[in-house]
Amino acid sequence: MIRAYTGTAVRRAEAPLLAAGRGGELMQRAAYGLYAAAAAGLAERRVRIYGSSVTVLAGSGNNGGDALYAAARLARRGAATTAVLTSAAAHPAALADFRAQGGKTLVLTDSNAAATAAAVLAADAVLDGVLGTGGSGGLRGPVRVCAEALNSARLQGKAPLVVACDLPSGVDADSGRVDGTCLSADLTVTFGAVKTGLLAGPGAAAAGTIHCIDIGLGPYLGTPDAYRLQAEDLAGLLPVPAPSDHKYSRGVLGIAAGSETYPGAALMATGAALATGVGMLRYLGPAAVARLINLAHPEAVCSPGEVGDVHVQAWVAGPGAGNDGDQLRRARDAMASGLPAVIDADAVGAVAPGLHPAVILTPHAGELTALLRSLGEEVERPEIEADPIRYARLAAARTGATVLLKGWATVAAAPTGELYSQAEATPWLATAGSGDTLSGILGALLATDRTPEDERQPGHYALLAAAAAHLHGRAGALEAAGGPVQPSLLGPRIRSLVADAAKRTPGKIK
Ligand SMILES: NC(=O)C1=CN([C@@H]2O[C@H](COP(=O)(O)OP(=O)(O)OC[C@H]3O[C@@H](n4cnc5c(N)ncnc54)[C@H](OP(=O)(O)O)[C@@H]3O)[C@@H](O)[C@H]2O)[C@@H](O)CC1
Ligand SMILES: [K+]
Repeated sequence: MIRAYTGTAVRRAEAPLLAAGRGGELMQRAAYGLYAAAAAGLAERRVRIYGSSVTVLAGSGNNGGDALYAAARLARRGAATTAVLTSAAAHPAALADFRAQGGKTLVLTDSNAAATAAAVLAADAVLDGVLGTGGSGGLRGPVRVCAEALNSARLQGKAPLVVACDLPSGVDADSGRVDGTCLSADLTVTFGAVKTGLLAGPGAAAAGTIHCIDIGLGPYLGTPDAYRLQAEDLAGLLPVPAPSDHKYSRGVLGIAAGSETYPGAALMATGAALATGVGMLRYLGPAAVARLINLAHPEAVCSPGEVGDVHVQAWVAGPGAGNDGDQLRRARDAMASGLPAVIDADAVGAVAPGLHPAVILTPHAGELTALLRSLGEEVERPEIEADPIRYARLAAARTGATVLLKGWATVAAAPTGELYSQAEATPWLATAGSGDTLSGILGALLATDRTPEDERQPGHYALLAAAAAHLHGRAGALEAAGGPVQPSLLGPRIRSLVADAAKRTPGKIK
């Protein structure tokens, strides 16, 4: 599990150590971590440090200090290093060390920005030490010219290795917002703790691979602001039957999805739920859709009944409902049933405040915009995409439900504020039907959840939603294998990931 903290919290944690005069020691640990990660990144590109060229973009603060010290270490191993100083001031001791190792410096100005950007593009590696947790807003002035040149070279696959020091400069460490321009990285080497801003929104997209360097802040950090599940966290969260289980004790999932207009959504939600594993699946919906489901998934029990007529442990409602009045009514009944329920797609429009955390809304940014506007919030879709954490938390707090906001990084927020962000998915999964399969996976996790009430951690349903997003993202990435993916074909991938997690679940059958 990755535990993330806001930049503000990390600065607070550093304060007692700085007061004790240990700032220099923290900076050396940070710089060493940055140096080692940059060296490994160069090795991965088959570039030897000796004879390589490394440029440091160094701002006026400690972030620039970290990067200059790291570059000095690379210079000691034979790299030709240049520091582009983005401000008239630079960390004095780090700059002196850098120069002592033979590093060259130039001060970036409006008049030399274009020529400097061209020179930066020719380096083997760039260490981004412009702004860290002390930055506010996007990159300004001539450094913005360099960042834009590097960003567009990256899109063409022609950029040097860019290693962000603590966070990509221009990213807000608390939220992942980018107001203006940031410098996208291949690798972000972050210090003390992963920053929340690296896990969601534009910050997550800019960060690349994240390495966290322990600089000894652990005892001072307190409660994390956000979490990200790792593969090993899935053991224990996924449904694994015990020898004494039968179909009812494992958990029955009810699915009220699909319509005569959109039957495929019902098929995909049902298939994904069965692949994740349930004791029984009951389908409610139009007879024509039920027939298709029974052909594709004969194990599903189909009926045209109502939510109150069937005994289940959880519901999935909404995928492919379109404007089918019967399905939308079933979605409202599922929300009011008191049972855990995944409420997706068109049914999200029927949401009103007063829900409970076991109701999990699964909007994308467009659906969340409509929901929040229906609750009186003046918000536009780009604002949600710029700051998904803020709006997922807001929607959860306003509705009382858990909110799984789908996107490049999918964010799960509990009404009490606990937050998870998962980024396993491949952009190839941004295709029709993806959300339907995610709903089915999550429905299966809700129906089979046997966590005793007193063992549930705060934000329990956000945790389950994050587990579903993780499983869905990994299954999709495996199936895509770097190319297009059909969500209806994810079943075998989901089944094998669940089996892997089951093998690692202590005390369960293998
Ligand atoms: N504290 C510690 O013990 C440790 C800290 N560590 C490291 O320190 C980093 C935090 O360092 P920091 O506090 O010096 O701030 P930092 O981010 O380098 O620069 C801020 C300066 O930039 C400026 N500026 C602001 N916004 C701007 C913009 N949009 N565009 C352009 N300029 C802008 C602003 O200057 P001003 O413009 O106000 O003169 C401000 O002073 C942290 O991320 C980590 O890397 C590690 O070494 C571990 C030990
Ligand atoms: K930086």
